Amino acid sequence: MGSFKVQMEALLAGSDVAPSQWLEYYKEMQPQVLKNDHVDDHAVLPDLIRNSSPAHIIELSLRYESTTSSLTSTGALSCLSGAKTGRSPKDKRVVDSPESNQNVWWGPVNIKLSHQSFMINRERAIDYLRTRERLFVVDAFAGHDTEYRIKIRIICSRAYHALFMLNMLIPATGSDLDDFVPDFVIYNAGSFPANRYVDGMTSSASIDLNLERGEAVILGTQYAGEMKKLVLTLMMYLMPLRGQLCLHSSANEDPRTGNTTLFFGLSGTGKTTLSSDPARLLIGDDEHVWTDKGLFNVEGGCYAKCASLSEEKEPEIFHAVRFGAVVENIVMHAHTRVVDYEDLSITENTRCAYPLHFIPNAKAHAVGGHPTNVILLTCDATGVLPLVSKLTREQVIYHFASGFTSKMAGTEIGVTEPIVVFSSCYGEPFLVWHPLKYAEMLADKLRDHNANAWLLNTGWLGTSGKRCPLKYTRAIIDSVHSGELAAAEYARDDVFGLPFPTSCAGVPSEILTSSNNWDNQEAFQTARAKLAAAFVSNFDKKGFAAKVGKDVLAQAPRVPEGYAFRSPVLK
Ligand SMILES: Nc1ncnc2c1ncn2[C@@H]1O[C@H](COP(=O)(O)OP(=O)(O)O)[C@@H](O)[C@H]1O
Ligand SMILES: C=C(OP(=O)(O)O)C(=O)O
Ligand SMILES: [Mn+2]
Repeated sequence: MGSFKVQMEALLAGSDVAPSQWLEYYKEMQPQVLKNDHVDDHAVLPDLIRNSSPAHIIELSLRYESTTSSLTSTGALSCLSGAKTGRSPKDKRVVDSPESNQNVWWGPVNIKLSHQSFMINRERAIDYLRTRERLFVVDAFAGHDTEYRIKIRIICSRAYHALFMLNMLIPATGSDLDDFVPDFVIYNAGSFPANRYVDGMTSSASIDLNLERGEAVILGTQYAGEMKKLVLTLMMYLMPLRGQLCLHSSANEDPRTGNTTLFFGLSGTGKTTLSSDPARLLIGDDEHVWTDKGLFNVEGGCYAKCASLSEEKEPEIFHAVRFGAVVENIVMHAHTRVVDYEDLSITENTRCAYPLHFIPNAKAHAVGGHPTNVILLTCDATGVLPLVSKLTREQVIYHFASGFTSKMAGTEIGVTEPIVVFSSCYGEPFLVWHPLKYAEMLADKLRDHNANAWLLNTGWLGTSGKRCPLKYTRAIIDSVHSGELAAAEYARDDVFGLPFPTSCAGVPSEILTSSNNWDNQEAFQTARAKLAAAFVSNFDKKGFAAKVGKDVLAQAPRVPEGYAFRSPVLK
């Protein structure tokens, strides 16, 4: 079997053998056989720093990336990601190969890239990496369940990217590291731009996923979140192939009963914030797989938003910003090095990445049973939806497929204020298969395991211009977990058909009815009708209306007269 050294030497000497074929090749061949004439025999190859300690990586970052890295007052490594401070979904490409062609949901989320352009970008990235003095290699697992885990290698030039991925995945150690042959390799040459003249490039950033070869290339963006979301996208592809459901969700567990809760939600809706709960064990904050056995976290760490982070409101996350953690694009005081979480002058998407065990009450083995509750998080910027509603299984599928929320400023390049968005499965940018494949799998899971389901609105309270205070959202979640909320009295929103409780411990009753949060009732009716019409139009436009069963379609909001869209379903 090819050792680490043989694999890396062959790669840096210009081998284009795909990781998926390494085992076969390395059994017999020597590195020189795999070389091409593209690399000078006398070239000095970079030092390889593999799965090193935080202390070592931080030291190298401070020494060699001194213009973009420093230490905070609590010892966290603070780094700048350069021009790109959020994901670049428009620059993401998926290689059009015989395998992917059958399976991928092509369109704006998965834009096709030719094999040829991929190989050009791959070679460009490797050439850049090869000419560095030192390279960082992270060999790690994605997935806490050993039956389903995937071996991932990240090769990167920036120290901070290595520490980030060591925090975000489950680093291989001991004999796992000695025998490590990756299933998937990410070449992160984010400090070097893509060549805009390569066919298929539309900017100097490119994030290219090749499912067949088991490789991804990053050029022209150093935002660390691209790497973790590539892993999510990979799992979104691989897990359904094995009959398992991958979700953009967080999860936690009741320490007494072992009951678990899944929180689905697009970026900024509260997955990370709400899953860190002192009363519960954290399983994970972003990427989970719901298998035949229960839940497992794909990741080994969390990537929290830092905007307005405070000890008072989010103590667990606040204290996770310490030695070993990486903060990205934050601003701190020049002398005291105290982070100013209110300073969003670099980006609104300031972040911190830390290993799971930095959160008190995190589960070391991040797996759990089938969920007792699933909570669909939506951040409704229109102020229309009830703060919380209890969903039937058909309603879950309708809302999961719709994925209504608001895109928050910062997380994606170009988004500067909340925009109404329908992001299927609350994670459309990370889907590989058609959204309804995930929705159907979810419907089966809910049927088999009978979880309670909720739609929790963490967005704006009516026209107040403010998001629902975190303490109320947390009180609602506590009531879900205590069982009290299910036993409350319910009213029904007559446009959305959503049953919502009229009282909840720790929450002023009046705000549970969304019309109460509006001074002008006519404006409320209009806003609600518009949102209802947008739901119907989205379902239709994406072709879901024609594909889902009548029971699911019946959960669509009832668009009041005068707001109906030109929809074949409504006619
Ligand atoms: N009611 C609320 N519920 C959840 N988060 C809220 C709420 N109000 C404000 N926030 C803020 O919104 C952000 C939610 O982000 P995060 O939990 O990282 O979302 P995600 O993990 O889904 O991307 C945090 O910065 C949090 O402080
Ligand atoms: C890292 C991200 O995830 P989230 O905001 O869901 O935490 C992202 O969307 O770039
Ligand atoms: Mn998150």
